Amino acid sequence: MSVREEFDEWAAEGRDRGMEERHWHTAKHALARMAIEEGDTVLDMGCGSGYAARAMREAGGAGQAYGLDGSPAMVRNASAYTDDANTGFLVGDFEHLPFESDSVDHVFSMEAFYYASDPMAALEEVRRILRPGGTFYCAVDFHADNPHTAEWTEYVDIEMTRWSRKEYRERFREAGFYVVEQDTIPDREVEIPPADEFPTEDWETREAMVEHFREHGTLLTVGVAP
Ligand SMILES: C[S@@+](CC[C@H](N)C(=O)[O-])C[C@H]1O[C@@H](n2cnc3c(N)ncnc32)[C@H](O)[C@@H]1O
Repeated sequence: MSVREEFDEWAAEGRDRGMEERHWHTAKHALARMAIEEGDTVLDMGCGSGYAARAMREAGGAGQAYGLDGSPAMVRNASAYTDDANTGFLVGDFEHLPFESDSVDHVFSMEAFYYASDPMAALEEVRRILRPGGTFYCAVDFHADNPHTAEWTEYVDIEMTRWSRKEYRERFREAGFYVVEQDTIPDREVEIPPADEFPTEDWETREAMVEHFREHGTLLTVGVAP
């Protein structure tokens, strides 16, 4: 299945808002760390409902925010959730970002990067469009150091890249970034039931659920363009 087919279905079922609710638990902490300055141009890569682009404009003070997604239905939904003239959503592909070189101050991406069919090409594209000193805040829950994500590939019919923390750092450097931060942001908001309610539909044991959300949470890798 293509990214477009898979995520058009998700958008039609309203799952864009569900992802926003869940991902906001950790995405808001990553977004709060970004040094966005008034008037900056920012991009949310794989924007889904577009919450991060809206937040970078409203709370971050960006002058122009874009959200890019390969699913036209996601882009339609995201556009409908704002009437801000300086927040725009467009259909596009991570490997061919429709932006001039050296034209964007900061790029953010949450739970999307690993769907790139060619992740190195996607990283090089981000590097190309960033101005010198621009940053790429790449947040993922799905990575090789979190064993609880190994089976996710069974639920999504798209090729997914499962790099380790170390591989994220190495690949960022190969694409020309300086890696200035790598951190784990725990999800402290998801409700974890008491031990006697396990197994649940999604979790065999309480320990596994705690480890996944409270310990692994979201892996954030931050690259700076030279
Ligand atoms: C799991 S969703 C996350 C959405 C949003 N960032 C969030 O945190 O809720 C991944 C999004 O990335 C988009 N996407 C995945 N691969 C893509 C690609 N190669 N090019 C453009 N968009 C892509 C999908 O269409 C989907 O909307």
